[in-house]
Amino acid sequence: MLVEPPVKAGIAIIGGSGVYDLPGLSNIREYKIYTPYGAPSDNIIIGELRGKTIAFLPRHGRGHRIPPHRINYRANIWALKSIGVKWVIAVSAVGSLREDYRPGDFVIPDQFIDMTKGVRDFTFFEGGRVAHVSMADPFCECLRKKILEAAARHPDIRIHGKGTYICIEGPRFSTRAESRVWKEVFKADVIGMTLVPEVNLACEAQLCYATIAMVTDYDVWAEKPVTAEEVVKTMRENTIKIQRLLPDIIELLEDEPRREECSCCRSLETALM
Ligand SMILES: CSC[C@H]1O[C@H](OP(=O)(O)O)[C@H](O)[C@@H]1O
Ligand SMILES: Nc1ncnc2[nH]cnc12
Repeated sequence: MLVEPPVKAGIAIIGGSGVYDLPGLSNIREYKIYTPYGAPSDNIIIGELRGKTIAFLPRHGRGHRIPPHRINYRANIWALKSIGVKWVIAVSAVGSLREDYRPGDFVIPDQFIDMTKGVRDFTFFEGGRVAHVSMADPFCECLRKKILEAAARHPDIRIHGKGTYICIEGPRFSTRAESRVWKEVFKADVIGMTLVPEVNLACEAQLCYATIAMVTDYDVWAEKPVTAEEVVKTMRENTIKIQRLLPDIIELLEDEPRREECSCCRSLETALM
């Protein structure tokens, strides 16, 4: 017998480093969700914002307890899907691999490069049913546009509408030699440790997913190599900005993505063997 989930929310925010709650939420409830993959990073917070029901999940858990390679990405995405989420806005702290993407800027990536080491659980399709989802355009174009539209209301937020996010395994930062490869050979624009497999799994779950990458540092290609301390300092300022931007994005989102404009909800139609 299938048991209906206790709540429904159409939009989810996955908070990254520095983003452990969502101020402005009203009627807040907290749910522990059980998944076939184990426990999500934390309880899911549900509340109302700008007339919509929102789910909030901190990727590293409250208090930043879980490192990037130990996050249960499958449980997180499964939990959000199970409560009816259609839109996922993922927030991440990233390093910049180019001069003009400065600390404090936001980037809405349109591509990624996966340099994780293959130890993360990156698919829901482990056998029995086999799926090869297309990752040609890995982010939801409709959601990316809505984020940029909302950001236009905030002239003080410098935002770049494109970028390639290279995802490393972590938890260590890159060496200078690696950083040179990511920047000069791979031509990636920003670097982080959590996009993969979150984005893959969101695609398999047929969710509309986009990332707001908030630049905290110049990685290690510039003069002064990144430290966690530097990241945390810039992250505090970025967190204030993202908390102003998110409500405006939420306001622009419809209850469901339009089928004629967005194909994320049909990602499995051409993927299943
Ligand atoms: C504290 S810097 C490294 C850490 O921050 C980013 O996490 P998130 O994407 O969840 O904001 C980065 O990917 C690393 O996990
Ligand atoms: N330089 C960097 N490398 C990897 N992940 C990061 N997150 C924030 N800054 C980063």
